[in-house]
Amino acid sequence: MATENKPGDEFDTVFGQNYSLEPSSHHDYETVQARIFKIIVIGDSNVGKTCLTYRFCGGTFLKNPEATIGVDFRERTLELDGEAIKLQIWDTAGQERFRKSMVEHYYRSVHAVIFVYDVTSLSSFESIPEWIEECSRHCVGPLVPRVVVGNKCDLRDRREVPTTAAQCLADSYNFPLFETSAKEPAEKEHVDAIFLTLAYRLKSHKPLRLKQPSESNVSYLWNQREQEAATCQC
Ligand SMILES: Nc1nc2c(ncn2[C@@H]2O[C@H](COP(=O)(O)OP(=O)(O)OP(=O)(O)O)[C@@H](O)[C@H]2O)c(=O)[nH]1
Ligand SMILES: [Mg+2]
Repeated sequence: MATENKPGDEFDTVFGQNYSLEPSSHHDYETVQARIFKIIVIGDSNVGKTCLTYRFCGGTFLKNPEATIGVDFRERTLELDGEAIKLQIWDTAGQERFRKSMVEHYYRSVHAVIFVYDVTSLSSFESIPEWIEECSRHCVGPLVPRVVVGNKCDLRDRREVPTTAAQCLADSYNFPLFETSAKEPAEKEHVDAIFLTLAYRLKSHKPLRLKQPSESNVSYLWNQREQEAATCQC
């Protein structure tokens, strides 16, 4: 896979995963106390799920991605209002043959879901209700934040899905809609905004600090009842 990343960029690839070095300037990374949230990215094959997640975690557009097999993991640690929040992004496969054995794993203990379609592919948009239905079938609770994302907005002449239709669909589920492009550099902050919106929503679920181990990897644990309400019960 060719990428725009160069040696010395702030993201290293370790075993195929991207690790953000943030927050780096004023924290010892080893001792950062981060709550971890699992976000899954779902949608038809070729809509740009891998490119969107790579843009968010790696900062660049991933050239020549291959179809995802099973799932790729990426993560990025953010500092929101002084708190370290680690987003663990599950970039799932759109092709049925590459995903069927993994579906149960995708939805288990998920904290947020991103449904992606391609604005130049009406069929990928028409699949969104099926993806939402699959998510519901896996008992993802009503408190789990979900957003709909129309990708590839840079291909203006090839658009097949009008914003009005997409907004109508998103409104019918009461999910926020984002239209963006993983490719267009000017959209980088807009891509970040999608994940930040979810991160702030998740952060607002207040954790209960159950214990503070003596060693450095202090963990924040969810209030058990909140976690049960906010994640899959299967
Ligand atoms: N023009 C344009 N092309 C994009 C954009 N995002 C992704 N692509 C292209 O769309 C194709 C598919 O991108 P992927 O990110 O691999 O799609 P995917 O949804 O992960 O596909 P699966 O892994 O098979 O589910 C690639 O050729 C990308 O270069 C975008 O915002 N604009
Ligand atoms: Mg992919």
